[in-house]
Amino acid sequence: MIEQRKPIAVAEAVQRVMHYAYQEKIEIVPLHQAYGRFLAEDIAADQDVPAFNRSPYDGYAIRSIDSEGANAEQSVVFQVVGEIGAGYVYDGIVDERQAVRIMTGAMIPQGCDAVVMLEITQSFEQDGQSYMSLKRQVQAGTNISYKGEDIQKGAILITKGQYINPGVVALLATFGYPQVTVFKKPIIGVIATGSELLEPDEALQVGKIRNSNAYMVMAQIERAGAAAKYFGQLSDNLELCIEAVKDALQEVDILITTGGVSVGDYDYLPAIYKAIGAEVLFNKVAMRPGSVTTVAARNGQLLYGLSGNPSACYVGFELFTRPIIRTAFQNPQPHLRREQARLGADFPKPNPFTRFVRATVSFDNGQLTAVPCGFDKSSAVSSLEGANAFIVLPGGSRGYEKGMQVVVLLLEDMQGSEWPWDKIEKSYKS
Ligand SMILES: Nc1nc2c(c(=O)[nH]1)N[C@H]1C(S)=C(S)[C@@H](COP(=O)(O)OP(=O)(O)OC[C@H]3O[C@@H](n4cnc5c(N)ncnc54)[C@H](O)[C@@H]3O)O[C@H]1N2
Ligand code: MOO
Ligand SMILES: [Mg+2]
Repeated sequence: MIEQRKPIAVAEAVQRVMHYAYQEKIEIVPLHQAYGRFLAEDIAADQDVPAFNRSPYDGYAIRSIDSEGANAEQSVVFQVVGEIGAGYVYDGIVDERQAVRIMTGAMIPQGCDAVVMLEITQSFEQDGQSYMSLKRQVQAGTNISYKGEDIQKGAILITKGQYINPGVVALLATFGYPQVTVFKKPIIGVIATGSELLEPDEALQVGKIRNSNAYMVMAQIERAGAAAKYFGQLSDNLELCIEAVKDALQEVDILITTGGVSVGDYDYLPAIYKAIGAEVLFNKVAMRPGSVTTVAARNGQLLYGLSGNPSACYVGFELFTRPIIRTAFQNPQPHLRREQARLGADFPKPNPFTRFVRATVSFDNGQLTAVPCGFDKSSAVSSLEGANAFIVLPGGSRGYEKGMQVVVLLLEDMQGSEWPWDKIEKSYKS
């Protein structure tokens, strides 16, 4: 008898998967390898930045009081008693009508409370002594970068679970972290199934196709921040597949297979799950593409049975695997970022299931516009290259028209969202 599968709502399916959140682990990496990872500790400022009052300009450090009375007609002359570049400290005391030639970044000498820019001064030599004259009165505090003006000691700067972007790297360097504690990348195994599959280096044969899913999914795994481990492609042979899946599970945190999850004679994933004692969390989701997406669990380990159809496989990964990866980094916003956009083209095909249309979003006069990027079948491979978002079209009996407001989920974004699945309602109005 043909198995009848009961589709569940996308949000329900995501929830079921999220109960199996992968147990995070940490590791220490050198700072120059920290970019793109997720921080595993809070970082607090153990010092002020800057740590001392410093000059923001090249010029002269003076006591502002000595500039009193200086104006266009009358200049005040200072004796230049020293010179300091960034990294050096003037260790004398600056006295009345004395100035120290100072460079950007150098510490303000004791006694000085202002810096005058080189451009508003005139320098001259007399009797072997350097002088500077000034035709402007300056206030105390002029051109001083104060200790702690950027960051104050004790401030929590970056928190556990935060994505390490170049700015975070700068902070880590500033506060002396040559090694950074980050969350370990979960290892995600990938197996492609199907007797029709050829590897990319093989010549096409009649009736066969090249395996694009495995490589696409490995790239998606890396984009999500995890590490991919490829176990190759398997022909549709049940015994062989059972052994391969069992073996792979020993070496990975999570296992993804592509293909073989529907009801075809050679769709062996349901039988494989049964044979290895994995509990199926769901095997039909009310979505297109990717309705056959199946997720199973065995001893706390998740097995993703993604569809063989490339677009369905891609969508299944982004909705159900990506958030688990981000949870392994204790990232508080593990799901795809949700935004509102204007539909940039008609989408006339109705469907009872929620659609995830591969789309290009761009800014159009300050407003996000989402345009479907091509051939929309689940089997499509061409509509993935231009996709930086999914347009989420709730199921219904009518299509959608250009100009309507739609929900989009962003694929290339690092911010993510906490839970994008609430209130995605049917709306035929713009
Ligand atoms: N009678 C039914 N037939 C199908 C149903 C259904 O409900 N009843 N569902 C359809 C839907 S929806 C999808 S999606 C596919 C899912 O198929 P499977 O996940 O079982 O995948 P396969 O049968 O192995 O392959 C489907 C398709 O994808 C190609 N493929 C497979 N692996 C790769 C790969 N690594 N790289 C590129 N392309 C791949 C494969 O050649 C097939 O063309 O089932 C529908 N059928
Ligand atoms: O699982 Mo299918 O993608 O709905 O065409
Ligand atoms: Mg099939």
